[in-house]
Amino acid sequence: MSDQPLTEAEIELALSDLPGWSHTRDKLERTWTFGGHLAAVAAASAVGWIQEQRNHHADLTIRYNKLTVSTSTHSAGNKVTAKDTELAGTVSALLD
Ligand SMILES: C[C@H](O)[C@H](O)[C@H]1CNC2=NC(N)=NC(=O)C2=N1
Repeated sequence: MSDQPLTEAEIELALSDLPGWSHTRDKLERTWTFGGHLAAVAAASAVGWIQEQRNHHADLTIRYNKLTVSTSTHSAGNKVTAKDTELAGTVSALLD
């Protein structure tokens, strides 16, 4: 998969297929809210397995019952690439 940064138009197009995700500060980001803390921790663990398979690792932040997934591509100068839009779609399919 390409490590080239996506253009703003390409990111907007990708976001139309990624409900709940936003593009802020050169990252794709989405927060999920769960029934409790352990559900958020379990979700983060599942996302971790997906990330290891891809060798592409979003930042995962847990705040009690919320999990925020925030992804950019370091090797593209911390910009959004197809690796991020693909990861976002896969994480959404898992957690929604
Ligand atoms: C060497 C290895 O391919 C890189 O460090 C991988 C690992 N995980 C990564 N994760 C993210 N989010 N961006 C990267 O550029 C990246 N690169």
